[in-house]
Amino acid sequence: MIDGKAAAAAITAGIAERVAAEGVRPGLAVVLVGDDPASAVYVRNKSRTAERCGFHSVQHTLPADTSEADLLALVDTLNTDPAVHGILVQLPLPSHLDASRVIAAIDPDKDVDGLHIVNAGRLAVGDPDAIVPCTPLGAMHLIEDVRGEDLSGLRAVVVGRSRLVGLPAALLLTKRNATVTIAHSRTRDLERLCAGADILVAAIGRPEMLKGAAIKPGATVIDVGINRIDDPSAAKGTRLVGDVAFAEAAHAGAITPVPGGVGPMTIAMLMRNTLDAALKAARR
Ligand SMILES: Nc1nc(=O)c2c([nH]1)NC[C@@H]1CN(c3ccc(C(=O)N[C@@H](CCC(=O)O)C(=O)O)cc3)C=[N+]21
Repeated sequence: MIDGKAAAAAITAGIAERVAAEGVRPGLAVVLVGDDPASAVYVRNKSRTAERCGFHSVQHTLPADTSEADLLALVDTLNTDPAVHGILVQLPLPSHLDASRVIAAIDPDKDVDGLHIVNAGRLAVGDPDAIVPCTPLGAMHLIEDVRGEDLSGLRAVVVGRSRLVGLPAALLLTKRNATVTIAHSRTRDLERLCAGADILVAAIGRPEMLKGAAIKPGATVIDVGINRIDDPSAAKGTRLVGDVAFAEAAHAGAITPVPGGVGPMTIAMLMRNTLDAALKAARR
């Protein structure tokens, strides 16, 4: 079992120490549009961790019917605010707002989500100034803990091709010398492909889709999925599961649980990206 919660706590403790030692005050602004309860929980989590790290933390909660012009104006204010080094606009946005236009408006050097086209391009060409999306970055940390830095000779399969997770995860694995296959909903014989993977990254968003037969004995399994399903036996009537059928994965070499795996690492990497952005701004 890969303990993402413990790994994340160690990273944020290190960040808090650096903030105290180096006399920087990283600033993180989180923007939430609307009142989706799941988003509100994540956003609160992010703000709380930022405060624990000693960051300047601001949260902007806007009504669901906010106009794009008003949202762009807020982004612009945050772009020019010297106390803010990282801007995160929580996705998904209400359907009347164009997420790509909003993300494009963020200063690439404050885009701590790594979603701006400039950061995607920097990552693709190996520019060290790239801000890398937090979830794949956290996944790579967990993989490194198990397999070490160099993944030469290992086969990796990434299931999912999103800009936020699948694509950047595949690039990061390639950089570490893994032999990478990107699979998705149109892939034929997905189970057999996955069963050949030494490293399996599941970023699909379908509860427990990958069964035991999709897991090679000894494989490192990184489950990025966070799916809420009905469970009458649970106190809340629901519980969280990943994209992997965890109970069928006892033959994996190492696996991340859900919750307590990739999720907390995502938040820890958001703190890391914000600290890095603040240190870079100070140098500039
Ligand atoms: N611009 C943007 N960037 C994001 O990074 C982003 C986003 N929008 N929209 C929503 C998703 C989701 N996301 C999560 C982060 C941490 C946990 C997390 O810490 N989960 C806990 C459990 C939390 C619970 O119990 O609900 C865990 O896995 O242990 C979950 C989900 C970031 N996202």
